Amino acid sequence: MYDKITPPTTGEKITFKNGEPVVPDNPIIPFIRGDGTGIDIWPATEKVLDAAVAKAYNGKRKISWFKVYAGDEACDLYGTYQYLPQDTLTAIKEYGVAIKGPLTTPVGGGIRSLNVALRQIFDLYACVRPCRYYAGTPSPHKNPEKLDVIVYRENTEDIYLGIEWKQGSEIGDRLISILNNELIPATPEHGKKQIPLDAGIGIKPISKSGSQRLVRRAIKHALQLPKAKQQVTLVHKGNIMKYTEGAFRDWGYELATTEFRNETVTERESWILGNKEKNPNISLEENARMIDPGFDALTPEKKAQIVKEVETVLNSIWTSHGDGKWKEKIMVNDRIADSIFQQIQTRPDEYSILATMNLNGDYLSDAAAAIVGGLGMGPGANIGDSCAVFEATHGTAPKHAGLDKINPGSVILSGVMMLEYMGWQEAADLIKKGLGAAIANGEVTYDLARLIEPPVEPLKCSEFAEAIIKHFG
Ligand SMILES: NC(=O)C1=CN([C@@H]2O[C@H](COP(=O)(O)OP(=O)(O)OC[C@H]3O[C@@H](n4cnc5c(N)ncnc54)[C@H](OP(=O)(O)O)[C@@H]3O)[C@@H](O)[C@H]2O)C=CC1
Ligand SMILES: O=C(O)CCC(=O)C(=O)O
Ligand SMILES: [Mg+2]
Repeated sequence: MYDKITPPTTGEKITFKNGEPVVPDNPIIPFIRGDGTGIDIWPATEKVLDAAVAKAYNGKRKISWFKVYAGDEACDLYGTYQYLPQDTLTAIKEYGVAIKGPLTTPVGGGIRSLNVALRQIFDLYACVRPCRYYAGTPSPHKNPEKLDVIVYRENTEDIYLGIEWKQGSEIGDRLISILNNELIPATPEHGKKQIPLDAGIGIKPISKSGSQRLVRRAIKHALQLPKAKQQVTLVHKGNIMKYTEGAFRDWGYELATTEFRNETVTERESWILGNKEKNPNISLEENARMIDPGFDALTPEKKAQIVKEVETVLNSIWTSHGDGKWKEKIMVNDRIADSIFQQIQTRPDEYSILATMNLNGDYLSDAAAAIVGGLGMGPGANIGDSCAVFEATHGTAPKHAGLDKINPGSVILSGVMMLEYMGWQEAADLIKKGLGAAIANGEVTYDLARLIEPPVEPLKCSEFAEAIIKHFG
C-alpha cells in the first residue's frame, strides 16, 4: 500500500461518524515535520504531546506517531520534485487526523502551495485559528488579554487558490481578450472598464455552498462558547466586491436566519427588536429611521424596502426573539474587512468568532496572533467532514531554521487543538496549564523574551518544551 513508509505496528485508525472523529485509545496519527524551523519545532511538539498524554492517562492512552513526508524532506526521500508524495496522501486519508509543521512556498514562480493543496485535496474547508492571551505574554498592545477571538477562515476557495494566468501567457491573453471584447461590454454595470493588456489574471470563486458550510461550522462552534462569546462576525469587503465578498455576507446571514433561526439574531434584527422594546408604540417608519441613520436621504423605494424589512422582522420573530429574548441568542453581525483590522485592536473584547473568506482570514489570523504575542503563539486547524490536519498559523521562518531557537508554542497549541478535537481534554488542559505557567514565569523563547521588560534570557526551543512539561504540575 505504501511505497517508502511503514505505519507503526501498534495503534488503530481514527474513524469518522457524522463528521465527528471516533478515537481509539491508541490512535495512529501521521505527522509531517515541515520545512525550515519544522526541524526544531516538531521534536519539541512531539515531546510535549507525548508527556501530556502519558501524564493525563497513566499509559491508558497513547499516540502512535506515523512519520509521513512533504516538502524538502519528501524530495530527499522520494526524489526531485516529489514534494507531496502519494504515500503521504494515502496515510492522511486512511488515518483521518494529522498534524504538520510549516511547508515552504516560493514567491512568484515555482511550486504552488503544498499547504493549500492539502486543504483542497482533503476538503478541509474550515481553517480555525484561535487567538487568545496567555497571562504574562509580552505584547505591543496595552490590553492583549481583551482579545479572545477565533478566526474561522474558508479554506478551499477565493483568489487564494491561485487559479491565475501569467502576464503575457497565451491563455491569459485570450482570457483578457474575451473579457474586454465580449463579457465586460455585455455587462452594462461595468461601463467602459477594460483590463490592461499587460495584466496577469487571477480568479476569485466564492460559492454559496462553500460560504455556508463555513458559516455553519462557525455558528455551531459559537453555540459551544460561554454566553458572552456567542457571536459570529461575517468579515468581508462586500462594498467593493459585491458578488463575491458581499455574497459571502448575504449567504452567511441567510444561513443564520434559516438553519439556525431559533438560535441566532442578526445585529440589525436586534436593533429593530430593541427599538420596539424601548417604545412599544413605535411606528414601522420611525423604527426604520432608527436602524438606518441616512434614512431621510434615501429614495422612496429604498425607504419602503427598509420599512418592509422592519415589518418582516417584527412579524416573523417578535414572538420568538422579542421582549429581550434575543439577548440569549447568538449574535450574527458583519464588518468590512479593513475596518475589522482596526476593530480587533481598538475594541478587541467586542469580537468572538470572525468568519472570513480565505485571503482575508490569512491576513487577519496573523494580525490577531500579533496582538497576543506573535506568530509563535498562533495555533490552527484545518477541518473537514472526514479529515482534519492541524498546523500553526505561521510559516517556515527560514532564517531561524536549525538553531533550536524558534517558539514551538504555535505547533504545540495546534496539538492542543488536536487533542481537544479527539476529546482528550485532560491532556490538552495539562499543556495549556504548563505553557501558561512557563510564560508567566518568564521561561520563554527569544520572540517573547525580547518583548519582556526587564529583558529575560531566552530559552531554546527544546528548553521551552521542557519548561512546559515541568509546569504540568
Ligand atoms: N501553513 C504553512 O505551512 C505556512 C507556510 N508559509 C511559508 O513559510 C515560508 C516563510 O514565510 P514568511 O513570510 O517568512 O513567514 P513566517 O510565518 O514563516 O515567518 C515570519 C516571521 O514571523 C515570526 N515567526 C514565525 N514563526 C514563528 C515562531 N514559531 N516563533 C516565533 N516567531 C515566529 C518570525 O519573526 P522574527 O524573525 O521577527 O522573530 C519570522 O521571521 C514561505 O515559503 C511561506 O509560503 C507561510 C505561512 C503558513
Ligand atoms: O501555503 C503557504 O505557503 C502560505 C499559507 C499561509 O500563509 C496560511 O495558510 O496562513
Ligand atoms: Mg498565512
